[in-house]
Amino acid sequence: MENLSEAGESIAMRAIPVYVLTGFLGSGKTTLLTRLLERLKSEGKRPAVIMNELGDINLDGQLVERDVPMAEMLSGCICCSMRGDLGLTIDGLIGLHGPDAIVIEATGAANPMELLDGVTEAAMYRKVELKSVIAVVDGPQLLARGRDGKGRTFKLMRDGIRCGTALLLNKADKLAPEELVEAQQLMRGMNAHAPILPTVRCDTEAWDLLFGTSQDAASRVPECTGGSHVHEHSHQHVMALTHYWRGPVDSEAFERLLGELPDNIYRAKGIVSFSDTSRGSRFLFQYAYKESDFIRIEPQGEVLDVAVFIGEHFSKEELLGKLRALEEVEDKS
Ligand SMILES: Nc1nc2c(ncn2[C@@H]2O[C@H](COP(=O)(O)OP(=O)(O)OP(=O)(O)O)[C@@H](O)[C@H]2O)c(=O)[nH]1
Repeated sequence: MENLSEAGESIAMRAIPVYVLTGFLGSGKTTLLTRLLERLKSEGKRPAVIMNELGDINLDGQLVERDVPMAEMLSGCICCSMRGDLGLTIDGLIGLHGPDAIVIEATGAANPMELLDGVTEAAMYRKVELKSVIAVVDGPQLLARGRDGKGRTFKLMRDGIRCGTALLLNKADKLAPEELVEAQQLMRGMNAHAPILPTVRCDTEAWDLLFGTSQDAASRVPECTGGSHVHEHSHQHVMALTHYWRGPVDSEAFERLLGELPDNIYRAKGIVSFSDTSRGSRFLFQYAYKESDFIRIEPQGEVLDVAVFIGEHFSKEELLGKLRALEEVEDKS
């Protein structure tokens, strides 16, 4: 008989990976997108693309080959006005085309923390998992704008760099060796952890770093909210654990688990089915800074039971162990 925990694992592993590309105007996002798509296809995958443009025409989309399904989110930035739409767009794309990887090209102004929210929202409907946030940096622009350290464009570039799980220092062909070092130092000051890959036309073989080497590293997004205290915050990491429930769990035991979450897990949300019938069946739950809230739902269409936990530097294994323990009680009864 199939081992249940392995079955759970393989279900979790079938989550569709989501990769987010950020970078300021003209940095090389579309150049990278075409390379990523080629790579995914050469691995036998069927990727789909979501392109977000502030304007209402998607010119970059023309560069994506016709056989790649594409959804366009035009006239707004995903992370602000279109945040709710991102979950729906992901859902729609999966429903229509059944891709096994999704690449999102965001506008240069998008805040990946907000994108993460959109992706976790989609995780309630579909098995998706944010794997990496790749920031493409225009090397010469960074140096030109970084020397005075001010200006809106520089701030946007800095925020993008701060939020990446992998950083491409692109247009390296236009930098002298000492400038390349200067640019790397500047980026390291903004993001202490993400690998920095100097590239020309986004050409790199470091696929593991781009796609995320493991579930753990990949779903980790460095602290990218907050203003100027990058050095004080650079050790902090925002991370997310996405868990698809194997079945219903006991409501009191689940509430106890939420009540005992450590301080560094500050948000959780998802859909859970309860086994104790007195409480009804399915609930949308929200947890934020020690407060939890349950709303009974009767979803139309198919909605998966999933729990997403967001926090800083918490042990995924420990939390996963607790979630599995809840499921095991049910398996035995
Ligand atoms: N010299 C040089 N040019 C590059 C490099 N990478 C990209 N380019 C060029 O820079 C321009 C912008 O590249 P894109 O990939 O369209 O950049 P993008 O970030 O998608 O641009 P937007 O859609 O405007 O935000 C193109 O003309 C590329 O050919 C590089 O490493 N070196």
